[in-house]
Amino acid sequence: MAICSAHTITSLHSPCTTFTNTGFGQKQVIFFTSNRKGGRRHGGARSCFQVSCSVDKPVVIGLAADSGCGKSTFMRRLTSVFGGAASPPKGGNPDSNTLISDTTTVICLDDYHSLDRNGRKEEGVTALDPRANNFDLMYEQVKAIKEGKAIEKPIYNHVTGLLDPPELIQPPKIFVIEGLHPMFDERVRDLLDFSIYLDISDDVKFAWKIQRDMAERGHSLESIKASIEARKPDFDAFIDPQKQYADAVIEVLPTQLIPDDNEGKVLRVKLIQKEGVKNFDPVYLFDEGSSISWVPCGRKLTCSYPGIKFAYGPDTYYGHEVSVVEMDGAFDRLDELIYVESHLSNLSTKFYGEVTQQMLKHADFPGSNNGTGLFQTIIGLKIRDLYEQIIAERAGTPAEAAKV
Ligand SMILES: Nc1ncnc2c1ncn2[C@@H]1O[C@H](COP(=O)(O)OP(=O)(O)OP(=O)(O)O)[C@@H](O)[C@H]1O
Ligand SMILES: O=C(CO)[C@H](O)[C@H](O)COP(=O)(O)O
Repeated sequence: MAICSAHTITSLHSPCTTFTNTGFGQKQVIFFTSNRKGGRRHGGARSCFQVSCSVDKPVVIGLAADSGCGKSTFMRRLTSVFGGAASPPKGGNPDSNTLISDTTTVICLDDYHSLDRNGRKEEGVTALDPRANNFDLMYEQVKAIKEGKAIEKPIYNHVTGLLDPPELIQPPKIFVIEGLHPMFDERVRDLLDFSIYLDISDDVKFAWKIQRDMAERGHSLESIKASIEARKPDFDAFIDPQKQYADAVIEVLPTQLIPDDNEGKVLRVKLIQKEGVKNFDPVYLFDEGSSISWVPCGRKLTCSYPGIKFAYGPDTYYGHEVSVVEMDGAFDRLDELIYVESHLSNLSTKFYGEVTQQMLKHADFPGSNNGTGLFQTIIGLKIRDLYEQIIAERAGTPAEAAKV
């Protein structure tokens, strides 16, 4: 959103010139004519309008997770909350990892790999190892974007395994950095207005990876197992510890509703929300601060075996106070989610039923029938709310005025 003011000036240009300084966060100055012919005459000069707009600097969001843990799916849900679809930069590298929509630009931090696929092989390091990534450049570029400046960001090409020539990224309203290390480097971490970690337990990660890499990429079961094992030490050392810094964690675990379940089809998902984060009011179930266990199955919610169980309550997470909403099980009928939604508060929806509407809109996305989709959608709404609050605060106006 831009805050603009207009006043009449006289110009010796004939007709009044029109130009836009597109630098985000700077004064944007537009001259335009006061009538079709180019302004009224004032003794040889023309009367034109000058419009000055101070354009907001981007809000920066970090999303961390291992490969194949649902980052892209989450990003599609987030972009959808703002309306409009996201697509790669127009006319650019077809293998770009960037997704741009009207409001958001999502970049993938794989683009800051300093070693390409061969380089990593030669050095004997994985992509998760900080030595394979350029954190100085990542910091400089995220900082530049946050200051409203465009950047020439490198591209890591996942098809060729090479580093391609850079692409131009303009500062958007919301800039999302997603990937392995958004919270690893303290300098980058400090630039984030909000951070999320997708914490997928090993069993579930394995099931998802098998499903995708065997079905879509033709990998064998053995090679998938070997790749997960090879990444595990670096994952534990460099990726997993970032969850302690996240403002929200979506933790995905095997169900507790089926004793000794090893199919991994039914999931228990926790939304861990840090207390005291600026512009973020955690979602709660029934009664804020209480500890609650709720089985919503019955007349208003259809549940087949093994049913659905919700829980809510305060907890501590890496020494921080958090509140946790948990869902175990899967929805049979997504339209009935409205019943659950009506018992959740602080959802930051703009109208009754918005969570259910978003979930129905993307019923074909992975996780739409369980807590992964539900909590990703809720975090998407919370990010919209956070953005509106930050923009309103900067403009010194009530949050209502900054609604997107
Ligand atoms: N909530 C979910 N429920 C079930 N399966 C899921 C869920 N999220 C993701 N998956 C599975 O994991 C795969 C990877 O998801 P996605 O592409 O969103 O992850 P990613 O983190 O962006 O992966 P990468 O970093 O490798 O590109 C999907 O194809 C799907 O099979
Ligand atoms: O962990 C990853 C993040 O997506 C990738 O494995 C890493 O970026 C290397 O990519 P590739 O396997 O295509 O060389």
